[in-house]
Amino acid sequence: MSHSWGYGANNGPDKWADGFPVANGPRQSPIDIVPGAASYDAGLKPLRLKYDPSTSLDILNNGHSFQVTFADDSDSSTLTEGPITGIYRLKQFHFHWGASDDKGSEHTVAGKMYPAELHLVHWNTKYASFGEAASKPDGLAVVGVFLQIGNKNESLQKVLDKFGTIKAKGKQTTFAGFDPTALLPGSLNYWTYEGSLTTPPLLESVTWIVCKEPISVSSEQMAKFRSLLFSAEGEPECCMVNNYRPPQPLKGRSVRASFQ
Ligand SMILES: Cc1cc(=S)c(O)co1
Ligand SMILES: [Zn+2]
Repeated sequence: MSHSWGYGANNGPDKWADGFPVANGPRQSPIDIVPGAASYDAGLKPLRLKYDPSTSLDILNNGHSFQVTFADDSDSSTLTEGPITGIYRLKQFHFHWGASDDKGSEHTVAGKMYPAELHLVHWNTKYASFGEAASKPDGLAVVGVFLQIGNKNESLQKVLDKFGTIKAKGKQTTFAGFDPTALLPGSLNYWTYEGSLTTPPLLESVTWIVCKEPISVSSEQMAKFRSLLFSAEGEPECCMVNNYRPPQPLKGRSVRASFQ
């Protein structure tokens, strides 16, 4: 029986190609972003993110990360403009982080790793659902935001305050009235490239939009991320840390910048 994927020595990123051959595909994520090699594209529009707090539903420990899920049965919370055409609906956001403050992000910037990275996942409404969109080359758009150690992030704290109820894999609780706009940096300058999900099934359906400006997180708050568990209740406890995939080969792709 094939054991499920994870981030351990036996089921981590170096093993994912066994079950998911696309892991060695032409447009895999994350990547190392080299600012000097990115090409400024004056045709790139500013990101237009319109989020309705009433669409936030719940917060879940899915055994790989924790995610906040949104109602996506209407165009209440959407991403438009930027590098994409059409309307993409917010489905969920989640994070990737390290066991210590010196690592944890998935994308890197000229080799620099941040302690964590936020992913806001949106799907193209030209398709009927997230599931259908996820298998299309223009199906998803993920906004990535780096976290860097600094002042306590009060908006993030609202999410962290729920961790006591979702410590183990499979735990879920309501999480209403949260506005993800509060987790965005002041500047929405971004890099963009064509890539993939960074977890299995690693589908090559993501237009990546990585913000240049990080948001702050305190070291104490990062410690709180690491209090979550990969393991379910009743299983030997395994701390949820280092749930990040390292950068993948660019394979000829270009990275565009929305700023000079
Ligand atoms: C849909 C989805 C996207 C990303 S980036 C992830 O890590 C998990 O699931
Ligand atoms: Zn992710």
